[in-house]
Amino acid sequence: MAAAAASTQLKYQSGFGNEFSSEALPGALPEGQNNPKTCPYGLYAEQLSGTHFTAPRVANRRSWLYRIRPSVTHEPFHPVNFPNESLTADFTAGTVTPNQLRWRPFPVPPEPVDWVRGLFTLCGAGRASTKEGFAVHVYAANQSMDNSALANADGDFLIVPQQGALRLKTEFGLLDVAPGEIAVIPRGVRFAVVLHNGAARGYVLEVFQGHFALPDLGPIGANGLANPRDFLHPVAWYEDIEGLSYSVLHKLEGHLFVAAQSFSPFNVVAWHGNYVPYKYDLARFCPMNAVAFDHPDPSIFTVLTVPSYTQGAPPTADFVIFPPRWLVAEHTFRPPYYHRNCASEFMGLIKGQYEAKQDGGFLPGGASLHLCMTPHGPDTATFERAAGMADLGAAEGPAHLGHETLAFMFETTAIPRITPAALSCPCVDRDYYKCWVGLKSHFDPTSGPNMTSHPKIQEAGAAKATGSTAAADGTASAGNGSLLSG
Ligand SMILES: O=C(O)Cc1cc(O)ccc1O
Ligand SMILES: [Fe+2]
Repeated sequence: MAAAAASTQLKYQSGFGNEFSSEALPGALPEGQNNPKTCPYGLYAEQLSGTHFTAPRVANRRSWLYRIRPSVTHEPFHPVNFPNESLTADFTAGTVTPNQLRWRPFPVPPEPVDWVRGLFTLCGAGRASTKEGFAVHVYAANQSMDNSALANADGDFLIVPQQGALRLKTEFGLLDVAPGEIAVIPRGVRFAVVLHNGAARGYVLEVFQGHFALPDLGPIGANGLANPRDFLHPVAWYEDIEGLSYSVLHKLEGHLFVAAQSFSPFNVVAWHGNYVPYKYDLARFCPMNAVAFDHPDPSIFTVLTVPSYTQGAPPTADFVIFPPRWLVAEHTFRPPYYHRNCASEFMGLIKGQYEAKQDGGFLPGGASLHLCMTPHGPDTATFERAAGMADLGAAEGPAHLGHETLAFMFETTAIPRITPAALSCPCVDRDYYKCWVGLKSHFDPTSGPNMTSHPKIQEAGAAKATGSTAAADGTASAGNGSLLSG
């Protein structure tokens, strides 16, 4: 009998990287050993490993699944005739450009398409064959994956829904993931995407190496940003369905294969381990930010990171969000600064308006991409407003970046190459560069230094002009420009 898939609130187990365990039938987990001669309830034992066997203990990932029939029972795999220009896991060829790129929202096609067939690769680096690099996809689907499941042998998926709630049926159990939440499906885990309320659209970061981890917090201390207990893992859930034709899809080096089998692959009655899919509600993220002045680097908002193999080397990828929060920095240009970064930045918008773009061109379901050293930053309207250049009500007091905004970034060390399909896609916004063309010179050599900067510096400048060096606290100090020179 199938254990009922509750349509109401699902149960979860909380934590990050722990050893979890769950059984849908009492006593289904073997006691004290992984593979007894016979398992409780006549189940088959199967290991799923997510790291090489000898990976250091801190990084080692594997789970044990106790299932009605093992995964190996299926007809041979055959290549799926997939529109192969839309899905790739090899970026050794691919286009780079120093131009800023932006895509308007990717439409959900009118014809029936499920989550797998709705995947569309925009860019990536490295290749799955050598387990190096990553891919960035978007998905747009209007059909549930009925009687089919996917295992991705190429890497871990981080799924960022933008529109439409998803139920992820996995071998480990069920996850309900709505826009504003994310899910991670580790390499090899079989899953099916069921649409909860109509068409679905979102973003996917696929990493060919390593696994998502929580960033170290350094001087922040033991708490803050994404807290481990807010990551939710499924409880065991199974369906004992035989006699149907089930399609098991397998993605290997970006190619899709399919095998038929006569039973549901969601037949795991119990499991234990630390290699498990999970979800996280981005509203649980506890942001840290400037409480005096200046704009911190966006790494302050890292939710998850994929550390590199080499200690001290930059991460393969970071998942960063720009959550609702109070902006309180004084005498500060509050939006993102203008910049050219060593890293490359793919951005998406889940809802609302992004703080650096007011031109209406960066919309929920769309995307932008700025490769290594490509200049970018706030558009003209954002600059004029935040710098007080236009009479648009620049706020100097606390201002709330409303609850109706949620943008994110996949920040990567390796330089992403863009797929031909993404570059020729009708969603490409060929006018993106125009959002900065209006930035005019405000240079006035007669206006004097430090027009709007740190008040202590202004005071020091004024004191210098009048021949005194009184500091802000009223004490006199020797020398000149001491606050400037530090
Ligand atoms: O480009 C962007 O909008 C992302 C970003 C945000 C920020 O607050 C600082 C730097 C940065 O790259
Ligand atoms: Fe940026």
